[in-house]
Amino acid sequence: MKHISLMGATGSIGTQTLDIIKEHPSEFKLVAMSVGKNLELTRKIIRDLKPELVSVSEKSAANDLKAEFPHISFTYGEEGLTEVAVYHRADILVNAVSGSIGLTPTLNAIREKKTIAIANKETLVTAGHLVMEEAKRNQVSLLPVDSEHSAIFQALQGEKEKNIERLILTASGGSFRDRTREELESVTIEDALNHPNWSMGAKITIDSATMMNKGLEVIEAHWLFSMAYDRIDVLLHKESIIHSMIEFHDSSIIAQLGTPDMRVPIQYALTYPDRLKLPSAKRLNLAEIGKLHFSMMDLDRFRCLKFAYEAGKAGGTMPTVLNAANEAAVAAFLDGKASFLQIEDLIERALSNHNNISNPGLLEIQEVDLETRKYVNSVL
Ligand SMILES: NC(=O)C1=CN([C@@H]2O[C@H](COP(=O)(O)OP(=O)(O)OC[C@H]3O[C@@H](n4cnc5c(N)ncnc54)[C@H](OP(=O)(O)O)[C@@H]3O)[C@@H](O)[C@H]2O)C=CC1
Ligand SMILES: CC(=O)[C@@H](O)[C@H](O)COP(=O)(O)O
Ligand SMILES: [Mn+2]
Repeated sequence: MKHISLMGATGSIGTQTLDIIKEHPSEFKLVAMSVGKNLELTRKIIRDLKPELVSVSEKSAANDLKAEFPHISFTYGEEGLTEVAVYHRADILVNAVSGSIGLTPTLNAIREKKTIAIANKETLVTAGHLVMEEAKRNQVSLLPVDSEHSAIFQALQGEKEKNIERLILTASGGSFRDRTREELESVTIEDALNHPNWSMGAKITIDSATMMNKGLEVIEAHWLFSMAYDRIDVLLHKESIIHSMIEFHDSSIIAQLGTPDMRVPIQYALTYPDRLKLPSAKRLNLAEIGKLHFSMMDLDRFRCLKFAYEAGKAGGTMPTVLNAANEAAVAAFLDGKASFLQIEDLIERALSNHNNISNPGLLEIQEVDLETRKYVNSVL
């Protein structure tokens, strides 16, 4: 029986993690979870799975819930996230919160030697060097949940990292893959939220439409697999059936395939190095699909991907700025305060406004993150 603490339990990855826990009650037990503001779903999860510790965003919500569920411990705010991350009865932390708010709890969980199943890519983008150093120092495993990184991790089993020629991340192209840049001038929030293959949270769905999601994933792959940026390629593959590939020195390519279903990589991270059945997953029928499509990525069409390669290669605090500017710009778009194309303009301005700091510590990262958000909001 593995005991799980889950950050972001009410979100897309969070609820699918709960599905896996419910599907295998003799394998997994939810002991702690964090949520944000969705209290209705929180109440339902508490009734279904009876976690011992729950963190919510607001103090008043924690007090209300305590009155309803007196046998459960409640906490709140950013400290609450860390309390969930380091909960003493948990073996594995599933980090499925959205945004760089996941960084401090992740570092604390690593120090407490928790195995981390990481979906929260912003944490690795904003401070990948700190997370990887801390994981190495504490001999803690970071198990990828993001579908592309899980695919690479699965394809790597039994192989040696030294034999990798390059990583090939696949990209669906997102909601606007068939539109010209001119057509992007008038797109709406609803259009952008309509991802062709995946049902995900709002922020990552917008990232997928701007191609920033793939940019964040390139940086995530750099850290998870210690791979130089010029050996990480992105390939447009609109069906999202091949989740990513590794090309080895001898020219052989190993890919991982499956229907687009995040429960598969989530479950793999929870069962690694073993596997369990997942009867509710739709099996891949390639004969039914018939054809798969691939094309080169156009970095002028998808400027956010170019910014991410540049920020990743520059290192220091540039990826922190990239991530924070993107979080602020996407929030403004979802709030109706910025247009779709303004997202990339705001990120470009924040990057060129920043004086890079090399090898930043946690305090410098946090300061740059905050300053960048303020800068984007002041430009808006
Ligand atoms: N969805 C997917 O298929 C994939 C997601 N990912 C990554 O996984 C992470 C989660 O994505 P996804 O599940 O889609 O996101 P969602 O927006 O669906 O869920 C986010 C979760 O985090 C909580 N949350 C948000 N902000 C805060 C905050 N300030 N304090 C505390 N809790 C907060 C939300 O709580 P509440 O709703 O209660 O307010 C919710 O539980 C992201 O980093 C994303 O990039 C990676 C691959 C695939
Ligand atoms: C499911 C998942 O891992 C997402 O990150 C997905 O990759 C989004 O798809 P695209 O960014 O390729 O559109
Ligand atoms: Mn992904």
